[in-house]
Amino acid sequence: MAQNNIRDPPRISVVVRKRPLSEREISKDDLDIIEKRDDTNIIVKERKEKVDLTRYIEQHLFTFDAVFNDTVGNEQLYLEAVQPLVAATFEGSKTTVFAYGQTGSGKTHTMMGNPNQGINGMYLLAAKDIFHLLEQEEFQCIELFVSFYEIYCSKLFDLLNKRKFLHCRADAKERVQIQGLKESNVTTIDELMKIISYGLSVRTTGVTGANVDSSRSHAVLQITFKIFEGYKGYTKQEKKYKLHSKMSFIDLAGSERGADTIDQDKKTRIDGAEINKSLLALKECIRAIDQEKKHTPFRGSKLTQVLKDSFIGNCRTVMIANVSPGLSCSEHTLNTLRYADRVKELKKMKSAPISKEDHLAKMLMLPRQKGNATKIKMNSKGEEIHQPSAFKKPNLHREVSAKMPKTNNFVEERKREYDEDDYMEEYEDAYQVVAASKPPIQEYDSPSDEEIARLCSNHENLIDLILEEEEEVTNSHKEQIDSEVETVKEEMKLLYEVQKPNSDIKSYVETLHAMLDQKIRMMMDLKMKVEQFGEHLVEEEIERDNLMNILKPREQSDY
Ligand SMILES: Nc1ncnc2c1ncn2[C@@H]1O[C@H](COP(=O)(O)OP(=O)(O)OP(=O)(O)O)[C@@H](O)[C@H]1O
Repeated sequence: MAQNNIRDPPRISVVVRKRPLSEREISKDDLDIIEKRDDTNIIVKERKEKVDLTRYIEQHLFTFDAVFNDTVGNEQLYLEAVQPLVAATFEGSKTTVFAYGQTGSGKTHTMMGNPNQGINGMYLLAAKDIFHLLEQEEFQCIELFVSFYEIYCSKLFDLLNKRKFLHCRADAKERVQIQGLKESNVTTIDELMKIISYGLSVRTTGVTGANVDSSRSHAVLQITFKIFEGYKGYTKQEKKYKLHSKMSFIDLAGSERGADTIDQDKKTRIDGAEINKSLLALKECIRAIDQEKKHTPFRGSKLTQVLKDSFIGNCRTVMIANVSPGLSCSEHTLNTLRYADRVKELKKMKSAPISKEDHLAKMLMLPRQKGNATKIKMNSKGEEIHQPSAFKKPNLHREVSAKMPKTNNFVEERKREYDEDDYMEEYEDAYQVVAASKPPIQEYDSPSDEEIARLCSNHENLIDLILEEEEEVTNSHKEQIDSEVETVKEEMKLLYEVQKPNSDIKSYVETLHAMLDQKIRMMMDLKMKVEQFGEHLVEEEIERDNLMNILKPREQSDY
């Protein structure tokens, strides 16, 4: 990856970094469940239990642009993933490095390093290269300006100016301006690193005392490259600059925070919903950019609004997904990888060539990682029992679901899919049926190239629709929850009023009736959307299976 990227870094790349088990985790006998398969593949071995208490392992395979094991240091990660972006910034690109992952997964270690242990992070490693390049003749006209701010609950706070609350507005050209953001001119590595350390200390300890847990906010460090063009006036000696490029480092809120939505505490719930919204918006924007769509939904969140100028035109982005290796973190690890995979697989879908084999590869990288999971039985000691490959879940499972009658009841269908109790038996029986009924490959009547192109295009359209529906369903769901909260308040008020002496009971009945009607309407609307979405998910699996059945024999006969 390193050599290719240095010459021509991809527009968007997603890499995964696994941290080692900590001493605390080792002392608690936490298990390392993450295995790097090769340079681009990583496996998560999730432990599960059936209702009859039989334990088994579900293996999830993910593919990324690069996978860095726990033995890889910051220097190597920097060389392969970030240094190409430094070079691109000097060439005029706007570049962005995201660190993503759950709390404790290594985002700070990656970005800031561990100065006490002499470990340099991406900030310092990039700064060294930047200042080294600035010494070169051709770049001497460039000056650097640094700003550092935090986005918490859709609000911006300046980390270099006592967490001052900042307003951001779009100018006439729809460019987002952050008013009053402090920008410091830096001329040495020392100056830059001192500013970063200061900003980080403000972020974690807070100056006002009203600070938040740092993992609930996104921290945006921007280094702006400006070309010095002279002085505006002789008397004031005010300098004139032209923007050359910008490099942004973004430490995203802990990925687990978006899942805090059912927390008891209202503030935590709102934070969680806000983080979810911004991470979803970020994913959608990256997807739109990667697919070169005409419209990029920057307005989806404050994070994407302020990053807009780093995402348009000549830009390069790398997302470093950090994962903790322990069994105790498996759920969050899977969520991090699924999110990163969505960013990545969407990119692949666009950039993949359109050969038949690539359509097959594309289909294997669909949004739902369910298709990439395999089950391994465990014995009573918790050791893996390896099954013959013919009985591994994914392909067969899809064979089974393709054979299942399609009902309108999505919940029932999902329940059936996930009913682990009778899964293996049903699955093995079904395998016999499927295996017996499947025509031998050589007798396969292969459809024409046009027909395959048509099926692939239908399948791609269906995926686009699913992605749109996913956003619509989650948005409607959120709206419905918000509205429910409001209705509950109104209902309580209504109840309180009716319990007063001489209250108007008729008006109570009418109001309650109207409220219930509205609730039912909203729920029905959401239910219909969810059902339709669910049907499309099932439809997509069937279409994908059909395509795989068509493409697989072709692929085999081609080689
Ligand atoms: N690649 C690594 N090699 C060695 N130690 C690591 C690595 N990554 C993280 N650690 C250690 O793991 C611990 C947690 O890492 P870190 O503080 O960077 O997590 P984080 O994702 O920034 O958490 P938070 O979101 O809570 O700030 C730290 O003690 C850190 O030194």
